[in-house]
Amino acid sequence: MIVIDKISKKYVGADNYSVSNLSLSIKDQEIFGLLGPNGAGKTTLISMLCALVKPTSGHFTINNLNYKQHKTEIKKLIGIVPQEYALYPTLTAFENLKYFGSMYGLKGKALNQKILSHLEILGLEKFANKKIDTFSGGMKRRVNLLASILHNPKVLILDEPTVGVDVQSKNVIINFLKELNANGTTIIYTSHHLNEAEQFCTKVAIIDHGKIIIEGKPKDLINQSDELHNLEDVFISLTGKELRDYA
Ligand SMILES: Nc1ncnc2c1ncn2[C@@H]1O[C@H](COP(=O)(O)OP(=O)(O)OP(=O)(O)O)[C@@H](O)[C@H]1O
Repeated sequence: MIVIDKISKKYVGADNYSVSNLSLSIKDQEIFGLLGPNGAGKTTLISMLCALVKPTSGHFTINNLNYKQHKTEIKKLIGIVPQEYALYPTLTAFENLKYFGSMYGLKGKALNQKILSHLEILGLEKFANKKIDTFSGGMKRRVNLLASILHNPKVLILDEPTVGVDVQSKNVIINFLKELNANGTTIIYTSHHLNEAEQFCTKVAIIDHGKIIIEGKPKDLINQSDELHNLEDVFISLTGKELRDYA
């Protein structure tokens, strides 16, 4: 279980808080969607959970481990799929995954076997020995995902894992995540695809201006009013229609 208690983040030099006094609990084996307009604070929140960004105040625990005292244990528990590809373009898919596996202390035949079987599940077995810089966006997203799950994390945190991919790649990614979840992995992911989140997530939180404005099961949020027909209606009713451009 993940328990976030009044966490805030104000970046150095920023005028405003990117995440403000936010509390949230995520149960084991949930598929939890963090939704919100551009600049709402989704990436900042998950970056704090991944220890990539230091909270200004507040704290959180993952499986009862406090993030301040148990950084190393928490790092072993979680897998991180960043929005930007974390892959080496001049190495092959197999070489990249060998490298990421070795960072978690995995090696030898067991690692090779695991990489090959996962590449097969994600439809990439034919491309194992091709360099990443020859891959399409959807193929890179799938390898990026594999790089973060070789150590069997209990909690997988993904920042927009299906952004910029075609429908076919998206289906393969979502089905793979569902399979991981069915085998015990808690999934936390950010997305702008509200249709996808409505189908995929067991629970969602809509974030705006660094705060949670609503959370619950997608169906329960939609059933609050006869005027709401889907998660996009819920989202627009709470966050409005104005553009959220920032620079
Ligand atoms: N490194 C940083 N330094 C200063 N401000 C930042 C930094 N990273 C993010 N911000 C600001 O924090 C706010 C929240 O940004 P964040 O990236 O967390 O939002 P988001 O919900 O993930 O947005 P998007 O959907 O566009 O990815 C924005 O106002 C952004 O400009």
